[in-house]
Amino acid sequence: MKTTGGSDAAKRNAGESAADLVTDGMVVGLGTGSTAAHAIRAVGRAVDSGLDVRGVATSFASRELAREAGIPLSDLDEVNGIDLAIDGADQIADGDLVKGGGAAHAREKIVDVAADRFVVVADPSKEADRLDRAVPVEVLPAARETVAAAVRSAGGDPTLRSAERKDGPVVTDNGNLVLDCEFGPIDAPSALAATLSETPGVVEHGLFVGVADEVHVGTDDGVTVRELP
Ligand SMILES: O=C[C@H](O)[C@H](O)[C@H](O)COP(=O)(O)O
Repeated sequence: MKTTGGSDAAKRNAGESAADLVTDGMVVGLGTGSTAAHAIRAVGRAVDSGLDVRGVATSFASRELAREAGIPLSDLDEVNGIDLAIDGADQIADGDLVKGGGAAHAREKIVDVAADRFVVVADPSKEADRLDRAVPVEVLPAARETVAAAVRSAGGDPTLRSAERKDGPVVTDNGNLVLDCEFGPIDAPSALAATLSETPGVVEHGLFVGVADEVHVGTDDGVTVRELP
């Protein structure tokens, strides 16, 4: 699994702290990325020890990992709601997030928003005063140019994400493309999120505004838990 940012120990402390919130009978949203992976492995170990849960994966990668970890899985349309979702982030400011570094943000947003409680797991490198990371925007392939033009009109600079290990672009789990859109510091995340959501051809963007309930930031020595208003 691709890793970014801080140390693996910090990510593990965050992931394991969030996994401790999982209790018997829960349906758990399983996020994507190197930090959420630690939570998935910890839930898997708890399942091994007798915990009775079902997982809903947010990507092909998280489903594979959860299978390996022995977590029973269901699709989102087979469960009656999600009790808790645990997911990583590429950047966090004032509780708002940029996600989608692994191009999984469309399914992540469905699961994270559906959850009664959404816990973000991160290392300190993800924290910022203001969001300023490029915003990943998943687009229908046919809408790549029209969405890029709309992003430019909104003051952004879109770049088609290309794959590292094959010629050509990244194709998401949903068969779409990703435009990484630089907007510089984002002063009004809600307004930008609304603009992107309203653009025809946008499947989903990586701004998660006002969605998270709690942030677990791991360090090499421990974890800080912050509840969000
Ligand atoms: O598409 C990927 C996701 O939004 C990840 O949750 C995000 O990129 C954070 O991943 P990591 O924990 O590896 O930094």
